[in-house]
This record gives sequence, C-alpha cells and structure tokens, in this order.
Amino acid sequence: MDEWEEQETATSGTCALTSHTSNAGMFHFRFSDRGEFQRGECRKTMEPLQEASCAEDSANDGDSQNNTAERSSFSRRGGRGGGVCVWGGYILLVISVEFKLPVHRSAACQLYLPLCAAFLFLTAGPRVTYVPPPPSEDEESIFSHYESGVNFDKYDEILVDVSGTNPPPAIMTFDEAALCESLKRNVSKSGYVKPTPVQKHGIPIVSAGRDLMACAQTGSGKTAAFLLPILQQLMADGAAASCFSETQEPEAIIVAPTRELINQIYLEARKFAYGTCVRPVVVYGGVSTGHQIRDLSRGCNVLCGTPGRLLDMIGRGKVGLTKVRYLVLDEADRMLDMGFEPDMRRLVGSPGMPSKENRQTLMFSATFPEDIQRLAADFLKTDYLFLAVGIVGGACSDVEQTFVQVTKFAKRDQLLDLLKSTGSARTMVFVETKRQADFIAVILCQEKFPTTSIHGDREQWQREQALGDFRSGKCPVLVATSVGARGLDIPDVQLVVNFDLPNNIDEYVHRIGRTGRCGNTGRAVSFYDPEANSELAQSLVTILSKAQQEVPSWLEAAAFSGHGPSGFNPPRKHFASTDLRKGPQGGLFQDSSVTSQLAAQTAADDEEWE
Ligand SMILES: Nc1ncnc2c1ncn2[C@@H]1O[C@H](COP(=O)(O)OP(=O)(O)OP(=O)(O)O)[C@@H](O)[C@H]1O
Repeated sequence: MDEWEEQETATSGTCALTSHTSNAGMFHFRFSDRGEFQRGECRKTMEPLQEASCAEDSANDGDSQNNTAERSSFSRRGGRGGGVCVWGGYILLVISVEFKLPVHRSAACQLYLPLCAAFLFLTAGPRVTYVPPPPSEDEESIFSHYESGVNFDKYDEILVDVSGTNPPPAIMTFDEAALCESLKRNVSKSGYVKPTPVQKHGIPIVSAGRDLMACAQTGSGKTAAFLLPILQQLMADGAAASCFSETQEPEAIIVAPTRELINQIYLEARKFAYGTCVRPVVVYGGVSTGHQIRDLSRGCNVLCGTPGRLLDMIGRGKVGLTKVRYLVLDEADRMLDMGFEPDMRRLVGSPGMPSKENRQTLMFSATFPEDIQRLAADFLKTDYLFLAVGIVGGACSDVEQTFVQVTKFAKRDQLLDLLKSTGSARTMVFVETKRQADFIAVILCQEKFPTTSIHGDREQWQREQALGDFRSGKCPVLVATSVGARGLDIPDVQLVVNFDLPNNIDEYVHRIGRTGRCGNTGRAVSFYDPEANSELAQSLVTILSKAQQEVPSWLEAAAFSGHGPSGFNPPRKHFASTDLRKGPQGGLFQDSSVTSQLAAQTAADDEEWE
C-alpha cells in the first residue's frame, strides 16, 4: 500500500492502532483464566533511528487529512499514560467482541471508564502541541539559495506551448515583468538573473488575470511563476497592511499536498515578500493549532496550507474567504486526485469563497493526466490557458536515469554497493511503505551511512528534523516514502534511488525530480523487480525515450511482453502539447505553436502512460 493510501485509511482508530504497533513495537497481551486482561511488555522490533524512536508516532500523516482526521489522529504528544490505559480498554473490547470472550464483571466495570475515555480519545484526539522553531529572521539565510546549473540556459531551447484564446505575450526578462522595486530587489537577492520558461510565460498570464493550468518539468521554477505575479498584484493594489484580527481574510490561498512542501512554498513567499507589507502565513497538520491561530491573527494576505488544516481553520472561523482573489493548487494533479478532490471541492464550496468566475485559479504541476485535466476544468474559468513547457508529464532531461534489474531479496545489497560507490553524495532513497523506510534507514545506519527518514508515521518534529539533517548534510542519506516525492527543493541532491519503484509513472517523474533541479545535473537509479514492476515497464520505456535516454533491452522486452498494446514512442526532439481541449484533431481553438499532428501523437502517447 502506498503512503497516500495509508494516510487516508489511517483515519479510523483500528488502522491507526495497527500502524502504530507495527511501527513502534509489539504489544503482547494475555488473558488470565478469569477473563482478566494483562498487558505484557512492550518490545521494540527494531533499533531506534538516529533521532528519537517512533514510539509516539502517529499513524496519520495529516497531509491528506480532512478535519475529522486531523482531530482523530491517534497518538500525539501528551497523555501517553492515559493513552495506554485507554488503548488497553479499547483493545480488550475489540478482542472480547471479536472472539466472544467472557470478561469478568468487575473487569468489565473497570473497563467502562477507559472505554468511554477511548471514545472521546478517538473522536476528539489528544492535542498536538508541537510548535516549530520560527524561521530565521536573518536576511542571509532568508535569501540563501543554491546555484543554477550548467544546463540552466538550455531551458531556453525547450519548446513551449500556450493554448487557449488570446494568451498574453511572454516576457524575456524580469524587468519586463514590471515588478515593484522591493520585489525586484528580492528576486535579485534570490540569485534569479533571468526567468525560466514557465516564468516567462506564466508571469504575464497570471498578471493578465487569466486562469492557468501550467505543466513544466520538475525543478524549473514553477513556484516563483505564481508567487511573483500574485505578490506584485497585491502590492500594486495596496494589500491592506497586516493587522490583528480574530478572523483573517487572505487575498491569496495556496494549497499543496504535504506539510514540508507547503512550508517550503511559505518560505519562498516570505522571501519574495521580504520588506513589503504583504504577510504570508502557513498552516499545516502536526503542529499546534493554537500556535497557528495566534500567528494567523497577526495578519495574513497570502495563506499557504495543507487541505485538512486549512479547512479546519475555515471551519473555526479563523479564516474568511470573501476577499480571496487567487486560489493556487500546487501539485494540482495530486490535489485533484481521489485523495484530495473532496477537500478541494469543500474548499471552493466553503461559505464566502468567490465563485470561479470571481477569482483567479492557478494550477501547477510537472504531470497532468488527462482525467485530472478534465476534472480541473470544474475549478477553472472556461477560457483558462494551458501552458506546457516541454513534454507534459515528461521526466526532467537533466536527470540521468538508470535501471537495475534485481529481485526483492537482492535490493539491500545492491543499495549498499551503490552507496559505497557514490561516497557521501546526498541521496534520497524511495521505498514503498513507512515500515520499510524505518527498516532501510536502520540498516544504512548500521552500515555507517548517516541516514534519516521521512514518512507519515513520524511526528512532525521528527520529519522536520530529518529534513533539516538532510539539508545540512548531517545525514546525507534520506529514506522517504511518497510523502517526499513531490516539490521538495533540497540543494545538491545528487542521487535518487528507487529502492521500490512506485506503481504510478507520475510519481516516478516527481521522485526523480528531486535531483537535477534548476539546470543542475542529477542521477536516478531504480531497482526494477520483474515480479513486482512489470506493469510499469511500458510507461518507463515511454518516459525514458521521451527524455532521450537509453532504454535497456531487457526493459524494452518486458514492456512488450504481455502488458497492453505494444510499441513505444521513438525519441522525439519536438514538443507536443497535451492540452486536453485540443482533442485528437487539434482542438477546440487555434494556436500557432504546434502542429496538430504532433498534438495527436502525444495524446496517443499519454494514453499509453496511464
Ligand atoms: N529564474 C530563476 N533563476 C535561478 N533560480 C531559480 C529561478 N527560478 C527558480 N529558481 C530556483 O530553482 C529551484 C527550483 O524551483 P521550484 O522549486 O519552484 O521548482 P518546481 O518547478 O516547482 O519543481 P517541482 O516540480 O519539483 O515542484 C529553486 O531553488 C528556485 O529558487
């Protein structure tokens, strides 16, 4: 089961319990012959990681939680003793009901209290008290950045297509973006000399007030493409200076699927808005709600949030929506897939939220499957523009992709060999499950590779510490589940290892995009287990050939044997747009930059990917 699924199912108590025990240790229970219940020792199944063990970890990630999930998450800090007692009662109830065991009357009475408490515990949830350290106020660290790489200028060669009616002309320089002085200064302090293609086209589109669905390769600067024009407009219109109020009415709302990603976007917004009257705020799960409410009440123009916590704040009346002018969905295809779509519909349907005709909606991602494009149209004005930089859903061409055919039992040794050969290169290792993430991290630590892990079963402070240790190089290896696949912009990641390949090609594209960012080169090594990954073979061949990379003959053979229609697409130098509205014949409207033949070709390619 992948992490997203786990997060979503983990909202029920029983699931959370299973996940907790599997992660933290094994509880042993036995009954006396009078039906009384005794709790045995709690035995750890594995050595703790470098940081604190996961004994208090939550089964809920909180990234994809809705309000209920946020409040009903199982183990949070505080009330551990009560939690154990309640768990005891709860477990006994489940076991005795399940196996029709006779429970002694006095024992049963003793249990009612904890059971009632358990009910409250499960419905209300213990309080989350974690308060993250405040971000640095030091100008140098606010503007710290890594250098763009040797291939940065090659971005200009990527073919770009804007489809839809009357797109505004692209800008070639930041000067043409007509940013106000303070924004210009902040852009320059961030080390930005010239805009990337998604910025050249995206900034004028947003500034022209158009709705936008933008697809550009990982690490190519999508965040600034929406932040800069929004901040510019807010400043030009004289966004009300932030002031204290119990209910804040932000002008822009930005949502993203994970806590770490939304925090990163917030820090970018804070950087670009530095020294201006625009105040960004971030809200996400796993952190004290009271702390975030206090922060919010100090003023908020741009609110960044994960869906669960955002809806929670709206539900509590801490955020009003009547002034919303911009709604941004980063990783939009993820925000509109089955996991988050209901939350997004709840958000746009919340009282006060302007209708799509009366707000500007912007969607960004490196991948945009057709079914999601279709769905996205519900949130966008009918004349939205579709911006495609390069091949929609394509892998970043600056990442060298290698595949190793390996059985699941040989993966561990293969990983150790690989890490030994790469020295201290900063490496992200992706695995399928949270449990596997801890397991691999422990093994690597034992083998003297300083390693940490990030996944949805870790407390938020542990996740943030893990990311911090990875960023700083204290732990040059980070083992991650899908929670680390999208959006994270970490300097100098040289290698991504797919210890377990994902079961979805888009996830593969996002994972390998953690390296090879901003014109830098990177490397991805994927362990292909023929038993488990044959379903992915065809999509991998397509992705590799589109990125003009060598396709191993065994992978090509696997792609052609058995699964789906045969044939993959030969490497093409050309861009082809896949704006769904064009249809196979070239579409509902005219655009000048691509031939309908190419469009048709890619539409067919995309069908193969799914
Ligand atoms: N014009 C620019 N000049 C120099 N650096 C830039 C420019 N635009 C963006 N960057 C830097 O490039 C890096 C990647 O940008 P960003 O995180 O916005 O990529 P992205 O397209 O959103 O990636 P992903 O698809 O993985 O979310 C960041 O460190 C960002 O500061």
